[in-house]
Amino acid sequence: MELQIRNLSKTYANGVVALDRVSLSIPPGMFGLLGPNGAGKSTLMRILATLQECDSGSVFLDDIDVLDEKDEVRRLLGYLPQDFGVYPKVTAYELLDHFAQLKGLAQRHRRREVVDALLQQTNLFEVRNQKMGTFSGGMRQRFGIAQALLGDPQLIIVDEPTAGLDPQERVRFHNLLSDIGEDKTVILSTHIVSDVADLCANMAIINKGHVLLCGEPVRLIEGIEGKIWARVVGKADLPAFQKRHTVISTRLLSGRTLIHVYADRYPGDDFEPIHPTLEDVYFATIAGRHNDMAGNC
Ligand SMILES: Nc1ncnc2c1ncn2[C@@H]1O[C@H](COP(=O)(O)OP(=O)(O)OP(=O)(O)O)[C@@H](O)[C@H]1O
Repeated sequence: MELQIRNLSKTYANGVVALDRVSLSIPPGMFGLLGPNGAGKSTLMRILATLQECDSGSVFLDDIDVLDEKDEVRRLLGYLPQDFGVYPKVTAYELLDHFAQLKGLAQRHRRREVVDALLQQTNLFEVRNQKMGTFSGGMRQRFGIAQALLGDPQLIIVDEPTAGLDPQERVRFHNLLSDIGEDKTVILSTHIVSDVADLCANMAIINKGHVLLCGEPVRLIEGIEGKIWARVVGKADLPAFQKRHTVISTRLLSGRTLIHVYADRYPGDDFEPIHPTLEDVYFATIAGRHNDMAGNC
């Protein structure tokens, strides 16, 4: 199913503008919504998940009016919130079985089939009789996906799912999401660029309530080819470089500082041209250097 978001705005009672006329087209497959903390991602995810009201704008899931036909959307939706809490004293099986009942799976036998299948799919079947309180962060997140998949949803929203996972669990989680993303619309909200680079066929970058850029990651990377330059600098020299150049990122490398700058042509100062990555796209965009494509979203 395809999601069409048009001119969505939300201002909180304290005056914070969380979303300012956000427009996005989200096709089937994995869609990455990338932005720093406070960008407005969770606000957008909660509105799409029918848990929060917006001030103005429209959202359609195919021809369903998401802002109006909430029950219809909830039947098609799976949601893993940012702060997914679990009951520590119950087992994974009991809790998923409980969620399945809430989803309306009344028939015991059928429910058992569904719950077992989801525990298998998320690689939790072996530990299904363990109490949730003993689960690692990665296991909890996989359980979060299992509950989000109850009822065979067509639209799946996952908010910051890999924060705090170790590298092995992240890979597992990525594999799980990419299997699901093959035939569903999956929105992955994150501030981790590599999550999007690894998984998403389409993406958008938002900051301060605005969509700054959207498109296919490979095309967006092509769009800044020839404009990213790198060199190592001494720590003490960094402020001078920041003054003379548009430094989009700094990273420690064996105790020295590697900087990337954005420049349409050779910026001097012995910089080397590099092939950009999605991180360069992200940092250049957040730095306000690269946001001329938001009109196509
Ligand atoms: N209930 C609220 N009342 C007032 N301001 C809020 C509320 N919820 C969020 N905000 C503010 O709205 C802005 C967007 O927050 P939101 O949580 O949507 O961003 P985010 O991109 O999901 O960031 P994070 O990754 O930190 O959750 C922030 O400035 C935040 O402080």
